[in-house]
Amino acid sequence: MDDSRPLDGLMAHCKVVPAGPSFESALRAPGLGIIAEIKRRSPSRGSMTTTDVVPAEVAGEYCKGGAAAISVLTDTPHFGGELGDLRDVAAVVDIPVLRKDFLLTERDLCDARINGASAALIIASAMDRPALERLIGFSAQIGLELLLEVHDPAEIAGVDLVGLGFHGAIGINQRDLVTFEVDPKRALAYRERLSDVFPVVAESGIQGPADAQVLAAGGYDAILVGEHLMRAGDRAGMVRTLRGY
Ligand SMILES: O=P(O)(O)OC[C@@H](O)[C@@H](O)c1c[nH]c2ccccc12
Repeated sequence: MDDSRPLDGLMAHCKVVPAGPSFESALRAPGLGIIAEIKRRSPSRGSMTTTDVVPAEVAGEYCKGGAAAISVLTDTPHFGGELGDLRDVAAVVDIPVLRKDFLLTERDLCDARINGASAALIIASAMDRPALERLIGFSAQIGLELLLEVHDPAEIAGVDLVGLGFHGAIGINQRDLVTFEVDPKRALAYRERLSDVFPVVAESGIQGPADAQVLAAGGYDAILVGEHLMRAGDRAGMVRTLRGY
């Protein structure tokens, strides 16, 4: 999309929007943090529900269950979400909200911040190293934290996160973004090669308390769960179950 909105105007807008609660701090709290995701459908798994999803309602259920943070898919073509979903959720919850999308530019990050996100997803393999470092530095400037997603820790080897002013968490995605295949052992296999400076998050394919237990014991601070929670009859209860594994 051609986006010619002046960046300085967007940055000025960011400055007047109060920052949300810290994503990084929420994930540092004792116990396994649950990042509960709101997603209508996905390219690999189709529709998650038979009824319409009202993001603010689902967010309320996740909060009731004690989620540490809420992830909102705002991508329309693949996931059926929109920026308005992020706004709706941020307006009704007092825990950090993550904007989940294929974000590539400074303007995308400003949109996340302006629409109520505490943090935004950045996928390391989606950009070259200079772009990645630039976006990390930029996020720090606008007071937006990041979930920095890798498929393999080598993708961020040598990136000076602290020096760039990074705040947020490192995520390992167990789902291959090209084949959509989930490798349920991936997070555990790579844990020791991930940072101990920032919270670490295991993402994708988590299907219940047994998975949560293994990931917590394997050194993860948090898990990001979409489909399993969206499909649960009692979403608050399922968040609670995952926390208590
Ligand atoms: O529904 P699952 O299997 O619990 O997975 C959630 C989450 O990991 C997935 O939505 C995701 C991980 N990384 C992404 C990048 C873009 C879009 C979506 C994603």
